[in-house]
Amino acid sequence: MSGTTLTDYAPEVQEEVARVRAVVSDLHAELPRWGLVVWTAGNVSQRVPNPAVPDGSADLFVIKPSGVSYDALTPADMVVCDLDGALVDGTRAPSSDTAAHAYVYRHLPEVGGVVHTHSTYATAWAARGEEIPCVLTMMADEFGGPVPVGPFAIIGDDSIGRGIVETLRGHRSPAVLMRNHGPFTIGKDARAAVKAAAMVEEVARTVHVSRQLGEPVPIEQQHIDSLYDRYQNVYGQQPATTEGQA
Ligand SMILES: O=C(CO)[C@@H](O)[C@H](O)COP(=O)(O)O
Repeated sequence: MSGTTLTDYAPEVQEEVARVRAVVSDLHAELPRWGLVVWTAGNVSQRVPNPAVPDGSADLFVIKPSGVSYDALTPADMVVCDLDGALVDGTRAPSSDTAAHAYVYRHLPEVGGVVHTHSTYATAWAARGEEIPCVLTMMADEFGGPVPVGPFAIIGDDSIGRGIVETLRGHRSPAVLMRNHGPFTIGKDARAAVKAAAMVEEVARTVHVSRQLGEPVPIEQQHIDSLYDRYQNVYGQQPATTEGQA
């Protein structure tokens, strides 16, 4: 416990925590829906900004409790932590990856959501410690290049978070394959990070299948750059018409 409780935060932060609890709870249902997890082996979190401290150091985040079936998760089960990973609100033990999520939020202020899964194909690449080469337009779109590999890291302390940050800082990819472990993804919010988790599994599977047929053909850097630019800035519904956007 951090020593502070949610009632120490401004009413607007408490209201946002209530909203984000529902968002994070609902997004956990997307992990089995997209075939990204077995049993309880994955977690989603989202940052809750604290406008009273503009440098972000007093932000909170909402994450799932450890080892609870996705079917049973409710907004009330979600756990609220500060950016040191200390419990601020919740009745259950937080996810075992809480320290990793906290480290990412502490060191990458632009990140609003973090996801971890053990999805099969992405984890198979992580087990080999091999980056996924950029051989699909879909990869150029979402990842802007190859999906990188992060270092081997022990579970439960800052090590995973350090590996994620040192690999993804300044990188276009919102996904890192932590060696011998699995994918961690980041995004502007939890929904974007869940999308990246689904996309990294899809491209890991497709490039693996392609490898069974021969050597996949790389995409030239200039084409990667222009595909990435189009997908990030033009694809889909632009801000004035975002309703229904996936
Ligand atoms: O990688 C690990 C632990 O090996 C975790 O990602 C678990 O697979 C999910 O843990 P909880 O979020 O349920 O604690």
